[in-house]
Amino acid sequence: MADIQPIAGQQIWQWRNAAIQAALAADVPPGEVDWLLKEVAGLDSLALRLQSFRDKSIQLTLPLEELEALWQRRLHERLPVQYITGFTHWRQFKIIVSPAVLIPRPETESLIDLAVAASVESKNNLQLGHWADLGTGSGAIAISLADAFKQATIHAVDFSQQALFIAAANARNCGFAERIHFYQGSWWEPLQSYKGQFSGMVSNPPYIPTNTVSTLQPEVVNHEPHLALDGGADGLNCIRHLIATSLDYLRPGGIWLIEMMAGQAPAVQELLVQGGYCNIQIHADLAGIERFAVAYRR
Ligand SMILES: C[S@@+](CC[C@H](N)C(=O)[O-])C[C@H]1O[C@@H](n2cnc3c(N)ncnc32)[C@H](O)[C@@H]1O
Repeated sequence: MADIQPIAGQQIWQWRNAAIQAALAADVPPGEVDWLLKEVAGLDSLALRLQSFRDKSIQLTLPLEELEALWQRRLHERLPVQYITGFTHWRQFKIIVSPAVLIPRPETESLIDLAVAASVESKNNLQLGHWADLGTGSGAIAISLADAFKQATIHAVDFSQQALFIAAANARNCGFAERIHFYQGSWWEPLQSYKGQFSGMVSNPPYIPTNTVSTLQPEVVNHEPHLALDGGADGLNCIRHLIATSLDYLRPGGIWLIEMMAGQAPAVQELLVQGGYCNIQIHADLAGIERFAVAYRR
């Protein structure tokens, strides 16, 4: 950034107008232009709304030509804007993302509130001890668990080593490097020495049926890792595995909590009943769609 010269706000204003027109023509949300300018030009919502930056000199984090090239990729390759800036905002954290990790979604934020509510409800001191984030991706869930459960140790697992590099960087940036341990491997497999000790497990596993993956928006199917999306023929492979294996790892009364796809709740509930879990609850997202399942080890 040191050798990038500040440029006239008027130039940014012209770029912004053209980018908004191009977004409208390409059916990309025009608000993403301002999202991008907040990140690369340090402008806030008010300055963008009042266009007060036009008379100022603006320091960009990258040359304007590079910004334009990235915006063209957004329009024509449908590259998600979060992969352009390299960040997303999730709960109160600024999270690094790259195409090695799923961009954490706003609806997934509810998992943390549900984990906190379940731990309070159980009255078993579940805020303490060991918590697992299985399929951590960017590490967003692990970081938020570390923040919510200040005396717990968080164990975050992913099959993707590239995802774990990003998750570890996020843990460092957010100040939780000491409290989160990262492991490469499949689901519980790297955590065998902690059997029976987990106060809780949180996971947002891949749950899209294989045949549906190719029908998702190009931003998702062409850029986000398929390892993060594909849940097998009916979308439930990973959830079935987590139901079958987690009782060995949870302590008595321990919490099992996942996100799932719309329409999967009845099947997940039935699998949990058959699996021997108790106090099974299905929770809706903010749009009223059943997207989360909570259960407990007896
Ligand atoms: C839907 S993404 C969720 C990422 C992140 N937790 C979030 O909510 O944004 C699912 C994650 O599970 C990981 N994953 C897929 N198969 C796995 C396995 N067998 N063991 C561990 N992680 C796996 C993927 O790499 C991906 O990071």
